[in-house]
This record gives sequence, structure tokens and C-alpha cells, in this order.
Amino acid sequence: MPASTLSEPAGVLPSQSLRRLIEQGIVAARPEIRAEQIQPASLDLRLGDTAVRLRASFLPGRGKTVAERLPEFEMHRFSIASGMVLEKGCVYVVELAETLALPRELSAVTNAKSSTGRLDLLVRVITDDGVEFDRVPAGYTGKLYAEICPRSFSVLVRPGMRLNQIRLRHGQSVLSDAELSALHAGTPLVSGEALISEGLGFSVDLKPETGDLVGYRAKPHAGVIDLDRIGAYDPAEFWEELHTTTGQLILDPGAFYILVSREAVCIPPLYAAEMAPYLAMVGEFRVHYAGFFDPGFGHAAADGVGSRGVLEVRCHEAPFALEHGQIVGRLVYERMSAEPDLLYGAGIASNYQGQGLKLSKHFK
Ligand SMILES: O=c1ccn([C@H]2C[C@H](O)[C@@H](COP(=O)(O)OP(=O)(O)OP(=O)(O)O)O2)c(=O)[nH]1
Repeated sequence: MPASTLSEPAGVLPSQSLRRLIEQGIVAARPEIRAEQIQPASLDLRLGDTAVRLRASFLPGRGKTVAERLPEFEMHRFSIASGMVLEKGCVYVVELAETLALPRELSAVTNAKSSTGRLDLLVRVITDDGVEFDRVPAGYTGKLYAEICPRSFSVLVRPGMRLNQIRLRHGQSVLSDAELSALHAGTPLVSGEALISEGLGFSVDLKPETGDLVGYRAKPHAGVIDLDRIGAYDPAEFWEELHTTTGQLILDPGAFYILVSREAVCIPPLYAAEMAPYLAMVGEFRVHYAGFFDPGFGHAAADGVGSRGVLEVRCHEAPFALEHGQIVGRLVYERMSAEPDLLYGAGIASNYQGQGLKLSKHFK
């Protein structure tokens, strides 16, 4: 484990610290990391050249590397160098271009990018010795692999594509409810009344101010999506529009929905937030497959006022009647170790600042 090179306060490391860690080789990659991979509080990870089709998803477990365990699950492997389709319903592993040599004070978390989650692509990182998805323990040295399961649409991928991202953490810096209330009193974090209980609660919008479009449901048997094609696809070929004036939507088990939060949310520049994927007591459904909110998202200084959270929803077990204004999730806020020199939506190519109900950037 490399010795510490850190002088930062506790918190999620901002863009300028990520650049420094790259210079120090703590985060390395081949080909070299590009400036556009660096986000306000995260680094986009890139696919390598080879995909391995698996018969089942797995975690390597303590004392085992991913490479050692792969032969148990591998069905076949192929190069994606000139573009290959990852089929809906199958599980793949792709080694990522980035590697880590973390000092003992730094741990990391990974998650699918919002654009990936909105396509119902389940993307999770596994590491050597890994016993959890998307968690990289403090001091980890080694490779990163993305497990990819396209659930609604088959997708065309190439090396270098960015499906997920990593955040580096120095210690723990999650805000307590008291700290969150104090922050909200100074900078409103949510429009309307704030429901603060183990994070900031938010609800679903099923009564839009204008019109009656409340969401989208993924169509079965749709075509392939090339993840490099932005603004290219006709939503009608992939999504069924959901209209209602009743403020109610019955979720079908297994179907995938794009919905939106009723509240506008704000992430001030010194904070980042993560959406909890499930609120078990609310119902058997998942509200996101991405879930990371950048510093500056929805913030006035980055022209974001009014930004809603887009929800990627799937319910399990039984059909479930979702009602307008029902609490469906919560945002957990964390401190940044310093204010990032980039903010979401301000001067960087951000696709979702100021968003309402919005499909992924691949659609017209
Ligand atoms: O489940 C989620 C996750 C994120 N967001 C919002 C907040 C976040 O700050 C923004 C962008 O997220 P991310 O950086 O993961 O998306 P991207 O696909 O990289 O978009 P961009 O190209 O705009 O950075 O989308 C949601 O509404 N729902």
C-alpha cells in the first residue's frame, strides 16, 4: 500500500485533487486519462478492449482476484475494438482502462453515470478481493472491472466509452440530519418543505404543472442503442409515454420506468449527494441505477435552479400504485474536501442541469 501523500481535509475529493492524484500516479490509466473525464467530484472510467460474457454475475471474495475467478463464469470473450453489441439480458465483464494505487487514507465508490442508469444498463464495479459491488476499500491497489447487464435495451460499445464513474473519499463526511437542517436553513436544498430523516427525502411527481406526461416506460423488443450517438434516437421507438391526470401510476413488476422528483433539488458547491437506491419500508421498488448528484447540480451559481432528480424505477414482487407526492427516496449529502474548480453545469458539458422529466442524452 503506497504511503499517504494527502494533506486534504476529510471529504469527497474535488476535480483539482483528482488531477493531482493522476499526476502522482495514484490513479493511472492506459491510454492516458483525458481532461474531459474529470468531473466536479468524480472521474469517468473507460471501457478497455475486451468483453467477457459470463453465465452469472459474481464477487471475487477475499484473497481472490477477478482474473482468477473469471474462468469459472466465462462463456466466451471478444474484442470490442471495432464496436460490439452487449445483448439485453446477458452479463458481461469488461476490464477498465483505469487502475488504482490508493494510499491507506483513501477509499472509493463507483456508480453508473446518469446516462447509463437512464438506459437501464446495470453497471457495477468489481475489484480483486472484492466482497461488495461499487465499493473500493481504502488502500486498494489494482485493477477495476465493470460488470455490465443491459436490462431493457441491447447496446453497442467501444473501448474508451464512459459508462460509470469513481469518487475518492478521504475519511467519512456524511452530513448528519442536524447538519443537513442547518445547511438547508442557509441554502434551500429542496423546493417546498424539507423532509429530513437520515438524509433529504424526496417524492415523485405524477401531477405535472403543465400537460399530463408523467413518465416513460421502456418498450420490449426495441433496437440497439449506440452509446456514442447523442440526440440520435426517436424516443417513440424505445419508450412508451405515460399520461395521467389522476396522480396515480400502477407499476408493473419488472418493467422499467423513467419518472421525476416533485421537488427541485440543489447541491451546493461544497457538497455532493448520493441517492439511496431503495427505501425498503416504502415499497419493493428501486428508484435509481445511477444516483450520484454533482456539486453545483441545481445550484443558482451554475444556472441550475429548478433541476429535478430523474428517477430510474423498477418494482419487484407485486404491482404497486405510486401516488403523486409519495416519498420514494432520499438524498444523502456529503462534504467535499474543498470546493471543486469545476461545477456541474458551469462551463463543462453537462447534459442534465436544469432538467425536468428527461430521458438519457441519446434521445432526441
Ligand atoms: O439517478 C440520477 C443520477 C443523477 N441525476 C442528475 C444529478 C447529476 O448531477 C446529473 C448528472 O449525473 P452524471 O454525472 O452521473 O451523468 P452523466 O451521464 O455523466 O451526465 P453529464 O454528461 O451531464 O455529466 O444527473 C439524476 O437526476 N438521477
